[in-house]
Amino acid sequence: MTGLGDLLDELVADIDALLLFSQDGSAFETFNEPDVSTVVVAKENTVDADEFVELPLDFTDVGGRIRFGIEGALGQELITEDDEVVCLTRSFEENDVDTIIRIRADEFTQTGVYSLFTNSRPDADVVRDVLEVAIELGKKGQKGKPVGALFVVGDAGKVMNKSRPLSYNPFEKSHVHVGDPIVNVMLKEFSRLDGAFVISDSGKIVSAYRYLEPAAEGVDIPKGLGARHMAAGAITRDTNAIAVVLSESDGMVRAFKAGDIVLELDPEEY
Ligand SMILES: Nc1ncnc2c1ncn2[C@@H]1O[C@H](COP(=O)(O)OP(=O)(O)OP(=O)(O)O)[C@@H](O)[C@H]1O
Ligand SMILES: [Mn+2]
Repeated sequence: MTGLGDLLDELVADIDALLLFSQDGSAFETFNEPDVSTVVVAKENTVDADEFVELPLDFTDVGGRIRFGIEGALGQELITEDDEVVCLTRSFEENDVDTIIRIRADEFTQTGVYSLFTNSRPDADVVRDVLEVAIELGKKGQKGKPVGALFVVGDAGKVMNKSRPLSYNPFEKSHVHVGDPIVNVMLKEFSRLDGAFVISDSGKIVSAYRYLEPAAEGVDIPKGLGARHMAAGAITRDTNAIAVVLSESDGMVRAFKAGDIVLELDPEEY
């Protein structure tokens, strides 16, 4: 067992910070060491940690979760780019902590996933609620068939000015918010038809069926993605909105900010 013991020793030698992806009190007690800064990355700060990054989603994919934690810790200046960081997290749902990963904080290019939630026009919980609707829609489809959808969130006045209606707006006189259970049913129902949903900073559904006409110069989206993704990228460059797209063709959920894809999730994994 010495080889294995040495490997574990090397993994944790001379680290600058520990990222603990758990809100379990006993895990915090066990791993919180006086001379290493311990950052808790979890949905809630139940352990009352001084250094805490809030996870807005479950991030079933370990890489995506770690990326979010590191970007969050960098964003809050809890760690610096040349820090050696150990992440304790889980790979299997049944466990709390079963995985140890060592990485330098600047070892991967930041995607901006943390700032999608924290430094965007819309409220963080609105962004999260929209992502959850898109994920759920992607999992179930519409009556078993794959469905696509485009949600433009935040800076709604400007988004409305850069778009036009494709049909009557079923949300014209309503005051409903994303996250209300009934609204999620409505959003799913209306996603069968063309165009985008426009949602305000605070989560009010402003419109369905909008055809977006943003300026598209300088928007560079991966080959293979079509008009819906192009419109999503472009509107987030042309306004301060963010966009969430569920692709009908590959089933992925992608979030755009300032013209770039900052998050890519597979609903099947949720
Ligand atoms: N500018 C736009 N504004 C709003 N909706 C749009 C716009 N362009 C396309 N869409 C919507 O996206 C749908 C799919 O278009 P298209 O196949 O070109 O996009 P895509 O990026 O390939 O998306 P998907 O992966 O879902 O197929 C259209 O039927 C339309 O409802
Ligand atoms: Mn397509």
